[in-house]
Amino acid sequence: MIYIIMGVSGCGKSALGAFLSEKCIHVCVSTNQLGWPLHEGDSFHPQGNIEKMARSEPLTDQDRLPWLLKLHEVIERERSYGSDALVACSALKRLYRQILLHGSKAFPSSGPDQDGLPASSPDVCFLFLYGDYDLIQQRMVVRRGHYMKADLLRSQFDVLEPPLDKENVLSLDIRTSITDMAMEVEKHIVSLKSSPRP
Ligand SMILES: Nc1ncnc2c1ncn2[C@@H]1O[C@H](COP(=O)(O)OP(=O)(O)O)[C@@H](O)[C@H]1O
Ligand SMILES: O=C(O)[C@H](O)[C@@H](O)[C@H](O)[C@H](O)COP(=O)(O)O
Repeated sequence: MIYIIMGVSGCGKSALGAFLSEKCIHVCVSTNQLGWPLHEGDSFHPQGNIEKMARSEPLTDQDRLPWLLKLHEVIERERSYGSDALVACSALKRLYRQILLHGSKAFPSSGPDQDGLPASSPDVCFLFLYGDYDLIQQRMVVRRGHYMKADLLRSQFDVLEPPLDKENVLSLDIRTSITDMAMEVEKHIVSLKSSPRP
């Protein structure tokens, strides 16, 4: 299973991803793995995108496309191995999530096929971290050592299209602790393992 941890900047993607990867998942699932690999979306941005965000300029669709395509490759690689993995990526718009799942086939210019793409993949689940502007803004203001400052948060909310149920999503309330959110994810994993897909 691939879990894509998504939501606006500062919602806790990296914190939850690190916790799940290092501490939790290997305890609850009886595989031989020592935790699931975490692919941190920030590490896949072209340098120009990082510099732009550090100047407090929001990214455009055009800026995000190469980044999303790289993450799509990462996801495809993990899926081809049949591996379990975590990906932390804001995935703000429905189109971005379609690119993560389907690559360039999801581009609007791909013609009529694009409309027929499935909204979800059975082995990919989005973990949507949701919370209100004020709480996330407070957390971003005290976060240290990150290029993304709180003044871009409004633009992140402006762009956000919350995922629909049909996109295969588990929504998590960020007012709860990382430990509690991780327990929700564990329950989800256990329920999947105990009811195998047809
Ligand atoms: N559930 C939570 N409770 C309290 N603090 C949190 C929680 N989730 C994240 N944080 C803190 O909020 C800040 C932003 O989280 P971070 O993981 O960097 O978000 P993102 O990766 O989505 O930008 C960090 O300082 C992190 O420690
Ligand atoms: O699509 C975007 O505008 C960016 O990818 C953004 O959403 C992302 O969140 C940044 O990389 C900041 O990193 P954090 O999310 O870790 O703050």
